[in-house]
Amino acid sequence: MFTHLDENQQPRMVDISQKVAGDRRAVAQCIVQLPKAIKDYLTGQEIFLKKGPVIQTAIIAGTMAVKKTADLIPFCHTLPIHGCKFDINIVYQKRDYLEIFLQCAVNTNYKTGVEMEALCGVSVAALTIYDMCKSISSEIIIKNTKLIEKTGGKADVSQTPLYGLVLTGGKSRRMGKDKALINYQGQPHGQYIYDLLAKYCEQVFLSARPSQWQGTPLENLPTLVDRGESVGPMSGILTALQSYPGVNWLIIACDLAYINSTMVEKLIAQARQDLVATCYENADQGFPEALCGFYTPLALQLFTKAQNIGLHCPVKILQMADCQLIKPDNLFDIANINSPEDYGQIN
Ligand SMILES: Nc1nc2c(ncn2[C@@H]2O[C@H](COP(=O)(O)OP(=O)(O)OP(=O)(O)O)[C@@H](O)[C@H]2O)c(=O)[nH]1
Ligand SMILES: [Mg+2]
Repeated sequence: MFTHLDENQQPRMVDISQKVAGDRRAVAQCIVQLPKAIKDYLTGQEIFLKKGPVIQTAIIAGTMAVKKTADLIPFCHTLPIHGCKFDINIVYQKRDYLEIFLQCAVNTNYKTGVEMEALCGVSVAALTIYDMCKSISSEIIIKNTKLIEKTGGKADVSQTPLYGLVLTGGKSRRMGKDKALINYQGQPHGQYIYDLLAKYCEQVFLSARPSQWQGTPLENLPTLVDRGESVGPMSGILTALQSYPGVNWLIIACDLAYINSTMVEKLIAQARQDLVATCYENADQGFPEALCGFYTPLALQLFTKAQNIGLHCPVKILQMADCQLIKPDNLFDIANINSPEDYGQIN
């Protein structure tokens, strides 16, 4: 559902009460073009007019505007402004006109981003320059207002491509038959998870050993074959991170019998781009379910380092890292079915 509309299709402020706070930063830019006549008042990077110093005044006005954004833009949340910095650069272009490049960087630690604050700040700073200079000439153009950087939070998550990985490369020794071929939800479970992830991901791969799925119902699905000698799920994860280092990964083991769209959506909604991973928590023991998680590009360095020191257990690796844990709605949602006994219990 489009979160800016309520159930009656009326606009609303998005409810962010359940979102996790984090460091967020946004930088907006805008250019004010001024006629040659203003050059007479220019000393270094300041324009001195009878009304006062133009650039300093613009910075003060822009900073105040950043703090007032929620009062001006109807569906903006009120949020704490933890930092606000203007960078202003005046350039005399082609001996014909002046261009003032304004940048406004805003920081917060909150549940939602500060791009509107940065855009509002830079816009009001530009309008202030206009107001200060208009008595000299009204040939002033405000142009190129745009967001040039945004980091932290979920928006970043949606800006980075999301790929899916179904871990199927195990030997299923305890089960005695391939777990990815077991039918829990009306089809081989590897196919079920593949289809599930394909709803949310730009690309999905099975993670497997060489030729593993040839001659089986999974043989036509895109596959990433483990690089090097297989050392369990770590091999599949590292192969994926190395093959596509710039993307986020949803990584799900093929023996999660109950994985469903609600769980995947919750993982995506709460995922944090500034952390290595966001995983479900194993409720009994409080450890990260590393094989049911959202991994960011930060994971590549961590997993490479771990591999280099002979650490191959994804759970242990994530326990040492900055990883967000989220609780499953039901305990058995994250159960992994490893043996005929496990299988017997669920039926
Ligand atoms: N790509 C890849 N995935 C693996 C490898 N080993 C295990 N996995 C996957 O990782 C997940 C968890 O595996 P486990 O349940 O610990 O082990 P398993 O090999 O499947 O089963 P057992 O042989 O009974 O231990 C499953 O989805 C496996 O398919 C591997 O060497 N490569
Ligand atoms: Mg398992």
